[in-house]
Amino acid sequence: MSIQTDDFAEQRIIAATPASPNEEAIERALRPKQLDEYVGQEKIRDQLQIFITAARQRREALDHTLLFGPPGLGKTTLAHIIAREMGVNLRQTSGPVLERAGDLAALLTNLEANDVLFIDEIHRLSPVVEEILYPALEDYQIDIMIGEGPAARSVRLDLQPFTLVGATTRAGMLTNPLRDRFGIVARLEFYTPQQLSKIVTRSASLLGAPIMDDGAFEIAKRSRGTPRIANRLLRRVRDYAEVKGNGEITKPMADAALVMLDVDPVGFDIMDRKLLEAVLFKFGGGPVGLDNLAAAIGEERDTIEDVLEPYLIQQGYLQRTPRGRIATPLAYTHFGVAAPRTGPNGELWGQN
Ligand SMILES: Nc1ncnc2c1ncn2[C@@H]1O[C@H](COP(=O)(O)OP(=O)(O)OP(=O)(O)O)[C@@H](O)[C@H]1O
Ligand SMILES: [Mg+2]
Repeated sequence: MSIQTDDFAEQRIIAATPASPNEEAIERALRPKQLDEYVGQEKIRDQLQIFITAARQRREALDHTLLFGPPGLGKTTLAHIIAREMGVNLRQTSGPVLERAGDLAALLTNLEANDVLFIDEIHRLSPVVEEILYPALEDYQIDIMIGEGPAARSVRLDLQPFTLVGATTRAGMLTNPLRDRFGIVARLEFYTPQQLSKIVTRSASLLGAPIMDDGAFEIAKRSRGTPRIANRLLRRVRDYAEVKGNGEITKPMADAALVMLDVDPVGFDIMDRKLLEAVLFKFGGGPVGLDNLAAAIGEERDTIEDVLEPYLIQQGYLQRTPRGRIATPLAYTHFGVAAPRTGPNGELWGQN
């Protein structure tokens, strides 16, 4: 079977980005609508609960809010929940879509008092659009140019108070002036298997799929800490259980389905393994620079940084150092290989 590597990232069963418009529709259906249905991220939830209640009591707009974290952890979901809990409309757009200053001006001038403007991929705003955004965020005003050439003049427009909710997988790529304008900054964390188990159970009940606790937990454990992946694996396991069994999702059913899907016991798929294997066996455990790694596994730098690496780092299989990526003893163990006695910096890794 030959699958082109570029396409493969899209097809990964555990890719963290939605695979198709159809999947997006399913995601919308599974999306929690209120803060108390939103599983995990307790700190963010507790804070938002307070800030939203306070803003509502004062009949003010919520402070501008930045949500950041790896794909599929619930940023879009949270943006919708914020608008709903505030009792306001949500207008949605994304950084790359807003090409001209006028695009943003049109959106801003149509907002009603305290509405939420959700800008996804906010790190990809063009500089001219960002320029318009600053005074809008600070003083609820924008300056727009009318006419061209010598007759052009700038007109100041007042806006309704509003909340910008920005989402990004890359907080580091935001300009400082933009980042400074967010009063609330929330960093989403990977979910624990227990939290994902709750999400899987909830989704199964929405899909009308019978599931045992240990079946849900098996899926949860192998979902890379990511609700989007958990929901996707659930749907595939449900198919399997319906065809190979009586439809009930048990632990053995989940396990068999996930083996078939090439998702290993810790939730790594073929791309994760390819990356770790490259670091371990092609680059002697590292350090290896991002470009070399990208070339070795035929993957984009961005995909490695945004999608593949964060989970491997969080789980302690990979480390990011100034000299490049290095594999940890855990990575060696995962592939059944003895780790060297010393790490790449001469540090003692002990007897292995
Ligand atoms: N805390 C949560 N509780 C329950 N379900 C969740 C939670 N977070 C996310 N989900 C589910 O995971 C799916 C993906 O979430 P969402 O689209 O909000 O991710 P995202 O962070 O916006 O991803 P991207 O970076 O790709 O835009 C949603 O359909 C939702 O059902
Ligand atoms: Mg999103």
